[in-house]
Amino acid sequence: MSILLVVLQGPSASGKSTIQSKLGLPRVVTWTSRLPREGEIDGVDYFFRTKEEMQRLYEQGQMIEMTRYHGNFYGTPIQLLEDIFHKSERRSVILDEAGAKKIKQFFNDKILIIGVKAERHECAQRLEARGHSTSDINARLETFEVEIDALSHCDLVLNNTYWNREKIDQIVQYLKEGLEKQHGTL
Ligand SMILES: Nc1ncnc2c1ncn2[C@@H]1O[C@H](COP(=O)(O)OP(=O)(O)OP(=O)(O)O)[C@@H](O)[C@H]1O
Ligand SMILES: Nc1nc2c(ncn2[C@@H]2O[C@H](COP(=O)(O)O)[C@@H](O)[C@H]2O)c(=O)[nH]1
Repeated sequence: MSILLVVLQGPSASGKSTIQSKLGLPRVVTWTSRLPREGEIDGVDYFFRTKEEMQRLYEQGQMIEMTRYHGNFYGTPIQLLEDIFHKSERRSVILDEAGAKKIKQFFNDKILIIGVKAERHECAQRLEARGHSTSDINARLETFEVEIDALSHCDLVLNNTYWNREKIDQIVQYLKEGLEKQHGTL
C-alpha cells in the first residue's frame, strides 16, 4: 500500500495550507468561485472561475465533487485526479468532509486524510490577522463545531494549536520522510 493523495481537512484557519506547504507535496489546484485574496494567483492557489463555469462543468459530469461554502462553489475536476493516477505522482489537496469522502471512493487505501484542528478563538484571531471582516469570520466559524466533529473519519488528526506548533512540525517531518521513503514503491 502506498499513498498517492494526501487530503487536508479542517475548519477555516486551522492551518491546512500551512501544513500542506510543510509537507512539500505538489498540490492539486482545485476550482473556486470565490474572489482571490491578496497575493493569491490563478492556477497556483486555485483556478478562480465563475459559478456559471463551475456549474456547467458539474452538470457535464466533469467535476468529481463540488461543494458550496459560504455562498461560493469549490470543486475538483475529474481530470486533475486522473492525472495523479496516470502519472502516479503523489499530490496533496485541501477539501471539506464531503469532498474528502467522495474522493476516498476513488483512491481507497491510496489516500491519507489528515484532519487539522485548532482552538476556535485561535482560528478567529488568525482570520482577523488575515484581514477577514468580522462578519466573514463569524460566517466561516459558524460551522466550526460541525467541522471539528467531521474530523472523526480522518486517518489522523493534528492538533495545530499555537502551543503545539513544534510537535506538529516534527510530526509533519516524520510524515514527509515516510512518504519520501515510499516513493520507490509507487
Ligand atoms: N500552529 C500555528 N500557530 C500559529 N499560527 C498558525 C499556526 N498554523 C497556521 N498558522 C497561521 O494561521 C493562519 C491560517 O493558516 P492557514 O492558511 O494554513 O489555514 P487554513 O486552514 O488553510 O485556512 P483556510 O481554510 O481559511 O484557507 C496563517 O496566517 C498561518 O500562518
Ligand atoms: N469539497 C471541496 N472543498 C474545498 C475545495 N477547495 C477548498 N475547499 C474547502 O473550502 C474551504 C474554504 O477555502 P478558502 O480557500 O476559501 O479558505 C476550505 O477550508 C476547504 O474545506 C474543493 O475543491 N472541494
